[in-house]
Amino acid sequence: MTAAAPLIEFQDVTKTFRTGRGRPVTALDGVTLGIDEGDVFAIIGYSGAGKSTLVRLINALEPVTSGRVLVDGTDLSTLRERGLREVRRGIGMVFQQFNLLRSRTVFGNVAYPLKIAGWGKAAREKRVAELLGFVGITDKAWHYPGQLSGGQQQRIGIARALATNPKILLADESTSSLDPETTSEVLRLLKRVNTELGVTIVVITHEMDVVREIADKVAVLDSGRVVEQGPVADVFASPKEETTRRFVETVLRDQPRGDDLARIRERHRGRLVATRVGDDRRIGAVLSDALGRHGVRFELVYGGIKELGGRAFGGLTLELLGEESAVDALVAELREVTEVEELVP
Ligand SMILES: Nc1ncnc2c1ncn2[C@@H]1O[C@H](COP(=O)(O)OP(=O)(O)OP(=O)(O)O)[C@@H](O)[C@H]1O
Repeated sequence: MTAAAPLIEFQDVTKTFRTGRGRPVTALDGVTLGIDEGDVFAIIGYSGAGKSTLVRLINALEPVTSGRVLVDGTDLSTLRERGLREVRRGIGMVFQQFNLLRSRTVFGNVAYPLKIAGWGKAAREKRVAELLGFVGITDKAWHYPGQLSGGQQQRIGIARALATNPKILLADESTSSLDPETTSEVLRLLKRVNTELGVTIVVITHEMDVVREIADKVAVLDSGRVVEQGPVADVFASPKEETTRRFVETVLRDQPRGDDLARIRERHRGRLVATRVGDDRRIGAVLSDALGRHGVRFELVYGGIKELGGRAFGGLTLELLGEESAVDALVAELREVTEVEELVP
């Protein structure tokens, strides 16, 4: 039996922009990736990495320069305008700035795509009521966007994007203008869109916390190239590329650096070791067993453990106090079960 083809597939895609007299800009460079039906797939990268370009290729707003983009098995470059419109109808978009019509009510905003698609009045009213119920803002149906909070406006944006039952939802920096608490609320809603409605979601973000909270799989874009991709838990457990490491570190914040490290040094004069806590948590067993045996005491000075996809990730920095040789022996034992970095002053 062969595995089902991905719902969205990039095959060695390059996108180059030619602007006036300047040199051409390569926004995407040999991108190959597959997004399966039912995935919450995050594309992460710094500003200018090519994330928005990738989105514009999926919903066929731009043609590729070379390579192929397939949506539901169809090579988009083979389609004419009519076929492209058809593909776009199956894709909902959620935007950073919500893009709501200020002069229409919540109801009017959500009903708008249905009107364009030719739905009758009664069918529209039924569908809008359903959608507002799903996103939890039924009581705001006759308000205008300007009267609502950012989180509420984004719920409307999501309801509107779902109106015509798309198979795919593209969320481009959909939480970047929201505070952390509202971000979590909107992410939980997107997760429900995925699990309860079965919609495949592509999340574009520069925030690793967003990836951690919602995504199953992630691709890391750097200067138009995919430098890493896979299940989120795998990428967190062993990031291979420097860009990925920097992203992962923003979430875990598990090792003291810079000023933090200097302050810790002032208070803790013993040897400091930063250890990585893996899913097996073997480090705990070694510590409780070996500390007594080697006559070494320890203090926890920094770190934390986070849960991701049912697995534990994090790091603990310990101050080890005891005879030099005993501390050496303990560090050697720790190195057998996990990564250990000695933080030398
Ligand atoms: N229409 C265009 N014409 C010329 N250059 C473009 C165009 N669109 C994007 N680019 C360039 O392509 C590169 C990738 O841009 P893109 O907007 O896809 O990145 P991004 O990761 O979405 O960044 P941001 O998060 O800042 O939006 C950048 O160098 C950008 O200047």
